[in-house]
This record gives sequence, structure tokens and C-alpha cells, in this order.
Amino acid sequence: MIQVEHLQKDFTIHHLNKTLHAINDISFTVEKGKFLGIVGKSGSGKSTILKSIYGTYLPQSGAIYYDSESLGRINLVTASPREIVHLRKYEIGYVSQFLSVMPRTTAYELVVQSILETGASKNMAHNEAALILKHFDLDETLWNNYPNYFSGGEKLRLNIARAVVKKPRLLLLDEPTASLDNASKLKVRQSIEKLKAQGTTLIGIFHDLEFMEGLCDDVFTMQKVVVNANEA
Ligand SMILES: Nc1ncnc2c1ncn2[C@@H]1O[C@H](COP(=O)(O)OP(=O)(O)OP(=O)(O)O)[C@@H](O)[C@H]1O
Repeated sequence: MIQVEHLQKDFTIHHLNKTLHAINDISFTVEKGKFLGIVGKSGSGKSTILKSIYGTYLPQSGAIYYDSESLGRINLVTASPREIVHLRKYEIGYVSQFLSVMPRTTAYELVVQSILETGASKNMAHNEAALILKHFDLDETLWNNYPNYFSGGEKLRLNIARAVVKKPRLLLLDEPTASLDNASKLKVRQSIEKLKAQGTTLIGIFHDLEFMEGLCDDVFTMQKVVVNANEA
């Protein structure tokens, strides 16, 4: 489903006249329906990998082959912005501990919009939105509020609710349980297990190794490779 080959991503820090190799020569494969956990020290480049797959970062070299349902086998490093937007809408989900949302859109509307993007009817979207918000224990008084005002844990639960309702083919999880209590973590785990049973392929970063126990089919360990590459 995903084949990462010799991926390298550098960042130029202009005010320091330096270039950092955030990731260097990274290769791995994830089969359809499997869960790959990525572990490694802080700053070793875990998020950079996920952001490169999601098309947020453009790697310097290497390839990320993704077997898309609608576009066929596609290299996400050279895909056009239009193709990336299409894949984000219909096939690839990304959940991080940070929430970026449309202004003046309530939590409930955000989830309904996500479900409508899958082609569901309005009725179905409203029913499913209520179910998933209840599943993640998002207090009903918050449903019609703007998420900018939510606590960290509330934002996270909304973020993951929005992603799972789309039943993505590939779901990227960047510490989605970072500030959650144990009960909420369990709900996230149940949702991940359900998606996996439905055939979703997952790549996830969790500092909480206990959480990953029994969930991942494979673990990729990052070595810290960030070096000052050159004086720019
Ligand atoms: N947009 C950016 N601009 C400049 N440097 C960046 C950028 N994003 C990441 N880096 C640097 O690249 C390196 C890898 O960062 P990344 O966030 O991928 O690490 P990580 O393993 O996910 O870390 P953590 O576990 O602390 O979240 C770090 O040294 C970071 O400072």
C-alpha cells in the first residue's frame, strides 16, 4: 500500500545559514490493512515522515509510492497539488495533536462535513456525527461551539472523530493520544482497531508504548540523524 524509498528531507534554516537533514535514506513498506508504528527519540524525524507522506513537506530525494484506489500507483513526492488534495479528501487521513479548522464552523458541522465528503446523505451524516461525538464523549454543550475554544483533549477527540468517520484507506496518526486520559485513549484504540478490521492501513507515532502494545504489526525505529549538513 505504501512503499517509502530512500527518503531524504532537509530544512534550510536561513537565519543560521545551515541545512538540517531531518531524515536521511529512510525506506520501509506497509502492506494493505497493516499498522506500522514509528518510534524514536524526539527530533529523530518521525513527524517529518508522516508530513512527507501527507504532502505537507516536499522531500529532497527518494520516493513514496502509494497504491491509490482512484489514481493507481502514485509517487506522493512528485504528485501534483491537485492529486494531493484529491487523496486527502477521499483516501488519506491525518490526525495530529493539533487541530486546524475552518473559522466559524462548529464541531458538529465539521464532523458532518467530513461524512458528507464520503458521499453519505445528509440524514446519514447527521446521525453518524452524533454517534461519533458521543463515542468520543464530547460534551453535547460543545457540539455547537467553535473548536478554537476547546481544551487540548477536546480538540484531539474532535480531530480523531473527524478522521475516522471518513474511513480512510490510509490513516496517519501523529501522537493522537498525547493529552488524553486513559478512558479517551481506550476509545481511540477501539476506533483504530475498528478501522483496521475494515481494511484501513495505518502508520502511527505514539510515545506511549503501552498504547501501541498489540496494535502494531510492525515497528520502524528512527535513528536520530539530524546533522548540520553544510554552511548554506
Ligand atoms: N518546518 C521545519 N523547519 C525547520 N526544521 C524542522 C521543521 N520541521 C522539523 N524540523 C526539524 O527536523 C527535525 C525532525 O523533526 P520532527 O518533528 O520530524 O521530529 P520528531 O521525531 O517527530 O520529534 P518529536 O518526537 O519531538 O515530535 C527536528 O530537528 C526539527 O527541529
